[in-house]
Amino acid sequence: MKYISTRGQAPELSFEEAMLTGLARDGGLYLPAEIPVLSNDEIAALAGLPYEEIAFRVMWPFVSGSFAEDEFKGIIARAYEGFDHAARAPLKQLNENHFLLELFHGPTLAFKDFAMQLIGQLFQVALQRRGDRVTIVGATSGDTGSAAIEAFRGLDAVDVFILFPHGRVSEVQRRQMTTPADGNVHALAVDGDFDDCQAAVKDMFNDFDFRDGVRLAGVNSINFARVLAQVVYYFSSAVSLGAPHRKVSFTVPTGNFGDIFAGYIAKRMGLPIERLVVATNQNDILHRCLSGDGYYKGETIPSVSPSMDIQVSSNFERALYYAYGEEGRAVAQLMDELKSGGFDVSQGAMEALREVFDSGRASEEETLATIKSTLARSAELVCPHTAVGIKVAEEHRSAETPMITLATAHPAKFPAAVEQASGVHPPLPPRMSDLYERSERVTRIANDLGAIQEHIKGHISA
Ligand SMILES: Cc1ncc(COP(=O)(O)O)c(C=O)c1O
Ligand SMILES: N[C@@H](CCOP(=O)(O)O)C(=O)O
Repeated sequence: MKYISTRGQAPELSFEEAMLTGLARDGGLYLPAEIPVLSNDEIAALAGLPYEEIAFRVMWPFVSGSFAEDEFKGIIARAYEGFDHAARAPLKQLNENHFLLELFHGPTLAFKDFAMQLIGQLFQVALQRRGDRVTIVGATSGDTGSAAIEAFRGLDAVDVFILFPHGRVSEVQRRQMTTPADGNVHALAVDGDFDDCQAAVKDMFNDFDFRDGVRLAGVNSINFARVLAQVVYYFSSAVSLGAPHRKVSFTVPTGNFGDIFAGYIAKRMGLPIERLVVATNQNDILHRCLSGDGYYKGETIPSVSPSMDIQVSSNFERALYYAYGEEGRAVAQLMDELKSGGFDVSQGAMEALREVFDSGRASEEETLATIKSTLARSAELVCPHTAVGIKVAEEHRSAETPMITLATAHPAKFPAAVEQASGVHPPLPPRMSDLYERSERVTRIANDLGAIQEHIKGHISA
């Protein structure tokens, strides 16, 4: 399997090369040159299998030239052995045809662990084989950073620098990033918002002297391996509700468009997904765009679902690539226009997007009210991001097709918002109960590319 850039001007790479490369050298995002398709029989055969076996069968066609079969099975086994739930991604029924897919039973209590635990293992095997080392720089609105630090801490071949927006992540998220004592992980609190952090990461990839000098690698959803790992739970949940003999729909709380794009890949692989519903908070660029208003940046407003406080959704570029008929030049042109504020989506591309995606938005009041009503009606305490999803899903679900909403984080990561909405304080799992006593290590830094690059150069181990 070869990997190509959304902007059409970068070298084609193998899975392993694309994974270690991060952003393509033309500024685009890597995608498989062809999306493998599973037959109905192959999908039906997934029902009842352990999560790890489903993961192997779904991901193998994407990675097969880069890893041996047994090696990849071992990687998957190690990635998910630390999860707190035997099913890894259990499904709970909320009401007659609305289900919650719980994705927060990993080490850092958010869906990011599914991909990050896997790519931690993949990087380790690939770097050891090559005798190489890398510097990972990541941007986070809270969950990617904590999952990355957990997955890579203590590894000799990797230094990790995580940029997060100062004052705009929850205290639990911040402490998950600032309390690990391992010398190879570094939390940087940037005076800016998530979009500033993400822009800085992409600028570092586009600065080839810096990129090559520090051997830069990325673990944001820039990295296709992140998206791939997230495709698996669309399959595991859909087959448990009767796919491929029965269609399902998904609602996905969305910020950087990585998780829902994984659903798009699952659909292209043959999973009978009827609708993919984008659920945004008040930072609603994706909902505005899918409603026909063009893709125009607004100001990022802090919300009770801070992980989704994003205005430039990195992976939307991948969806646009397909909507524009796999035409890299068209995508490059749109991304140029984005630099000066935004762009209108062509009629043909809008039709292609609307064939697959619906969208909705939840205000702050609606998010808090949904936390409260979900507890009252279904006895489930949900995080604010999940609440955004539930609210939008209820507006889009039909009587005929089961709706699965992705529960993307544990409520205990956002105790203030959850308590404000429900009056209930969600406790951390016992293994994290001393999180508030651990000492923190963090560098506050200006939103200045040069200053961030200097800091990184001064702190890498080799
Ligand atoms: C808890 C939570 N929910 C939802 C999202 C949105 O996911 P994505 O950025 O893949 O759209 C994020 C951040 O990515 C998150 O951390
Ligand atoms: N919500 C994310 C933002 C980064 O998204 P990614 O999927 O591209 O890593 C976070 O929690 O950091």
